[in-house]
Amino acid sequence: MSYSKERHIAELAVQRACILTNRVFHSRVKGTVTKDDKSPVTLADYGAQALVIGAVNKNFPQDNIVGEEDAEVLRQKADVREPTWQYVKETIEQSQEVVGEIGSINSAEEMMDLIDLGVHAGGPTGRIWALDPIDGTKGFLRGGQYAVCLGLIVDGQVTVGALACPNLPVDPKNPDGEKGIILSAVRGQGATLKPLLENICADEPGIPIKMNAPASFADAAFCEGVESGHSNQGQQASIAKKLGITKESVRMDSQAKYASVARGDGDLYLRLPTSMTYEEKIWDHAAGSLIVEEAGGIVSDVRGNPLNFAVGRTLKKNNGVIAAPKNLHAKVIEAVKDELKAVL
Ligand SMILES: Nc1ncnc2c1ncn2[C@@H]1O[C@H](COP(=O)(O)O)[C@@H](O)[C@H]1OP(=O)(O)O
Ligand SMILES: [Mg+2]
Repeated sequence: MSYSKERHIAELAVQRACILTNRVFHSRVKGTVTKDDKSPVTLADYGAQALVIGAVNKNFPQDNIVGEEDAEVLRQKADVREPTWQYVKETIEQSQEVVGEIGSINSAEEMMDLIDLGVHAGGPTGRIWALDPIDGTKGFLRGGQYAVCLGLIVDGQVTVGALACPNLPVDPKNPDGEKGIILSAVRGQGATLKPLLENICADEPGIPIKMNAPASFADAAFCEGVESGHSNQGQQASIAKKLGITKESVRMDSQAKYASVARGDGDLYLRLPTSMTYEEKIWDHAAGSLIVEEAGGIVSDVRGNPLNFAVGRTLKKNNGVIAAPKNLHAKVIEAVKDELKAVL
């Protein structure tokens, strides 16, 4: 199968969601709510989830969806539901040219029902879309990096991925220039990149991307998270030292790290667990990991095992994530195993 329709719809869906996230960012009303796990969620998370699931459900109504958010808060609180619905409505009005392909949403009730289609349990068989409507909500709120991430898992294997990163520069050599890129990939067909335009333009072909292949660690740079609670930065620094990496690491929130490594802004992405009991979520890695693999890299857990997307909503068979160029991956795993020997 070519999966060209899936890729096209995924690209359109994440692009439209970014119109909404951008509107919310530039408005006073972001409606930040703190979830039970203490992480923030905003109107933009809910609105983006509704828009993306609307697009997936219109085109592939038989498919299952694993989405990060649910509509419980919206059903209980009119002061969260109503502004979210306003943003969704305005975004659809602003993107009429794609309504024929990715659909409309006609009421707040329908919006909440779409959000709640993301409840699937995941698993080893069938077609399952994994959606993070805003990965890196903290980055989004601080005007830093965030991503709208959508992956299609087919019989346990990530097969299609689309990643919209509204705050990554189009030209990495000009970090203050135009911002916003969209990356996508189909397994076996490579990864591409194109600018994330204000007016949705999915017919524009993407440019194929390839990861850097630094000859040695002396030329390599790490990409890692901003939040010290999400990965063990002390151990990551110690691994850098062991490997002889001297370049300063680039820190950013969200799957923008996968995007950066895939297009060669950085070389390695290290996400060492802060706790061996934390289970990474499939929506935090599906799209990004495929894009790095299709750009020529290897993505694994800290033991060097492939990420297992077939066991539910989380990656419960894995700990941490390592993304590296093919020629360096084994050496990184060696250093990681040595650093983590007390817990592995
Ligand atoms: N203890 C943790 N270890 C790893 N990732 C975490 C942890 N707690 C939250 N996350 C997730 O990390 C992702 C952001 O990662 P990054 O630091 O790379 O930007 C978010 O999806 C966040 O989930 P959540 O959405 O529940 O906050
Ligand atoms: Mg996330």
